[in-house]
Amino acid sequence: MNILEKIVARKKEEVEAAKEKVSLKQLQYYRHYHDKVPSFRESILSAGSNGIIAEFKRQSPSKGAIHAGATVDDIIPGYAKAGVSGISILTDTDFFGGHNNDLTRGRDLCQLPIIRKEFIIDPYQVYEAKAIGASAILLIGAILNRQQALELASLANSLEMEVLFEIHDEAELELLNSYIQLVGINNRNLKTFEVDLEQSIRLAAQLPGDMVPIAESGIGSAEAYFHLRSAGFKGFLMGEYFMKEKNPAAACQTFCEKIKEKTSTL
Ligand SMILES: O=P(O)(O)OC[C@@H](O)[C@@H](O)c1c[nH]c2ccccc12
Repeated sequence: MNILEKIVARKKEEVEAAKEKVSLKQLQYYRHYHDKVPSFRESILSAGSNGIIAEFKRQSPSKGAIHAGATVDDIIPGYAKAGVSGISILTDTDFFGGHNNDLTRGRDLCQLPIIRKEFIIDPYQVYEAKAIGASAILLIGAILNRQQALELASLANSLEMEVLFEIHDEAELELLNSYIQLVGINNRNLKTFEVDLEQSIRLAAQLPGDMVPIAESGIGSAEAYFHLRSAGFKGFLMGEYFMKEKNPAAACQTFCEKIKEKTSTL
């Protein structure tokens, strides 16, 4: 089994256990279930937006510990103050050290749209995303078929959440549907962990025009950011580059300032 297959196998068990613990009906009584949440599409496309989606991630299968013990309280308000366009919060516990509570807390700490970074394979998890306060869900092409992609994305839209659909190769373009607002092109191959910006740029050129292209992973310099931006990407999902620092919010602030400075001289 590769890592992705391992994560999905574990996720199936987790979802079954969660359904036993909290019913779908109970989820609808969660505080955030009826929240009106801010839109990623609007935030990213608004004038002057830098398109940066800053991620909260304590660890990952490829890197191990990135920032063990990090708290949302210490980091999310600083990300927001730095002027990013949105936030991504990992909720997977076993492989990424995240929790649903991290997202709920994040929702209370800022006004920005927040994406639930999770391995979604079951409609239950979409309802859960709504209950914990997500603006958008991540759907990963590599673990879904066309039918699942359609069912999960349309459910998200019906709950007034947007969908960030992650693809990695040309074959996965076939999975896109009209319930998808944002397409994430993962620069990192989730099976081998290799990062390749040029492959993402080639793939972005083939996206339907109404979907907002987001570059994901391995972005670690202003040069990489501007290279992707000039290739047409509107959003930039960045995790490790900030999280690996002792003070991720300060790193984010420095990066945003650098981008702003260089943007004004473009
Ligand atoms: O930390 P990075 O290299 O900046 O990457 C962030 C984000 O793209 C990455 O965490 C990610 C992309 N797709 C995922 C799917 C599941 C979990 C995590 C991810």
